[in-house]
Amino acid sequence: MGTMDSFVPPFGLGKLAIPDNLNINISRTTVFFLLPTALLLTWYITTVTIQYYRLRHIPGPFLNAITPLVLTYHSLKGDITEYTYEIARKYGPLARLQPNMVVYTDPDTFRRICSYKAGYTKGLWFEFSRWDLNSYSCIAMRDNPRRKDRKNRIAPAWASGGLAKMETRVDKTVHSFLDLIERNYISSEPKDKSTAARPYGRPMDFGVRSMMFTLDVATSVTFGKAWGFLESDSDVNEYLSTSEKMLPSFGVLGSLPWLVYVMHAWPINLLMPGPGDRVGFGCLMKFATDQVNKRIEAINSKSDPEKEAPNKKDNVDELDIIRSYLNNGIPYADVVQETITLVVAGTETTAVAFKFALLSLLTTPSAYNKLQSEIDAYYSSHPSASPDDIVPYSAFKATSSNPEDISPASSTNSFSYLLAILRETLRLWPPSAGLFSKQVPDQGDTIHGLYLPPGTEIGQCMLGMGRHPSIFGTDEEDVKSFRPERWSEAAEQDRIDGGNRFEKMASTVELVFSTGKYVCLGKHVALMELGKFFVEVLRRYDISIVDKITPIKVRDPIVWLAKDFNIRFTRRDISTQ
Ligand code: HEM
Repeated sequence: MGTMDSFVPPFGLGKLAIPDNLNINISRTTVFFLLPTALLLTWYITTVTIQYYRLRHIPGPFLNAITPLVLTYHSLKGDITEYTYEIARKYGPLARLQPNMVVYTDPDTFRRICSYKAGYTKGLWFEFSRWDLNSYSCIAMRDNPRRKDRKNRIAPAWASGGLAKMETRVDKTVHSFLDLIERNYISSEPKDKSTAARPYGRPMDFGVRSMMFTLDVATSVTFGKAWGFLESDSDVNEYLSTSEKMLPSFGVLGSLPWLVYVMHAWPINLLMPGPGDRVGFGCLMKFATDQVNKRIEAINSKSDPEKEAPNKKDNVDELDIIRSYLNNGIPYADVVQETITLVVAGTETTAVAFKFALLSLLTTPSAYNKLQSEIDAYYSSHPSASPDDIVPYSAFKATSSNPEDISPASSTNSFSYLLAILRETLRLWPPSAGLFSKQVPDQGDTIHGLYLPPGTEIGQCMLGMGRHPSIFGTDEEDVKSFRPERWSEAAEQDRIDGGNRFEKMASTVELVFSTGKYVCLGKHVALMELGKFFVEVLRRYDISIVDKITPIKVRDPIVWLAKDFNIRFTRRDISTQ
């Protein structure tokens, strides 16, 4: 039994008298720690209880309703997309994923949330796409009127004129990839043994090379000049290796978005990437800043090519996205953010589609052969095409009158099977599988009969949308398989009974690029890259998997990262095409 003296508590609370007769055997130090801990615990329990009660009517696991850490755990474990899908399937159509987050899988809810009319704003989830808390890119803007204004300012660069310039850059990157195969990765008899790849027949890790491809496209589309990953066949500025290390932390931020403010606060912000870094993401920041500065200097100087030759349309290096953004009144610091966002938004996403499309083809020989026949038939019917030509986007692009419609099959499209493969890939492995949460507006909302109070975060489960048996197939097993034929079957069925299955399937898959006020600006660039790549690579080469037992290693902290996807290329005879 001991007595305690009075002691001075922290925070200037004055002298706290502890009565001599209080029969507690604790030290002063313990009290110092116990008091704040008890206060913190009380605050935490109250908050959790309030949050729990706010959405207690939404079905979901109890643990998810009281802590956001379940999602953090699955992000670190690397199975976050599958986990979210399981929750949505088990507890849906609207399930509780976190204390203040619900998730849904139906396309109609998706469309409504993304419409201007519904009044939803972007959720906290998007905070992690801010590299600098003092400036904004459109994707990170959460205030509706401001982001509408910004989108109107950035959209012109992506209209048809801009897209045509981007196509020349995509073509150049496809050529760089073909050169890379010939230089380093060809397994057939070398054309010229003196310059043949060394070591001869080396496999290519397509997990890494697909990222290099999309990075070269994104940097050349954004800055007018590729960083040259494919040309050097190396990890320029160690961008890939540092991004790979950073991605798991993005996963954690996706589940605990408020951590972004902690990360940007001193002294933790000193650990964040910055333009002074010699490697990684900081290099992209520096490059983006330099490129924007260069355009501003050009605008201010007499040698501004646009002032001297305003009609010189083919000057693709100068009349570019950055110029357009500056001309449209976007502030300097925000233009820098927009360009960084373009590189980030356009690379990992498109690379996911590349990897899973190729994996699906290599593990489905019937689809692989059918696609190659379609490509050969196209070139046989275009005898004037030279072996160096790259298929134009117009050969496989949307033919519908709706400009938002990415690629409906039509009887005149020579590449309907290619489109079926791309759709099937995006359906099964949506590259935008993250939650991309939005916030319920001030008046609240009711979804599937369940009331959502204002401020509730609502996340999308793209995996669930792409695997809806009622939209895509007969049963759960069928919708899980990669079966490009389902698209021609649906079109045929519609022709017989006048239904609209095909349209419903196509418009659901299209949602991987979002819709309404959030629609992806780069979707045509992404489709261009994918279509051109598969046509031109499979036209010239046969591809095989090296490791037949484990063809690919996938981890999913927030987006599917795949590596050790080793493939071999052997040359095809295209002289007879
Ligand atoms: C298969 C590849 C791609 C997919 C699945 C995809 C998906 C998406 C999605 C879902 C969004 C909307 C996010 C939201 O606000 O809810 C988005 C936005 C955006 N994407 Fe893509 N994207 C792809 C490729 C690209 C490419 C290649 C570029 C550019 C080169 C790009 C640039 C952008 C930009 C700038 C935005 C922001 C638009 C805005 O803020 O309103 N994306 N993308």
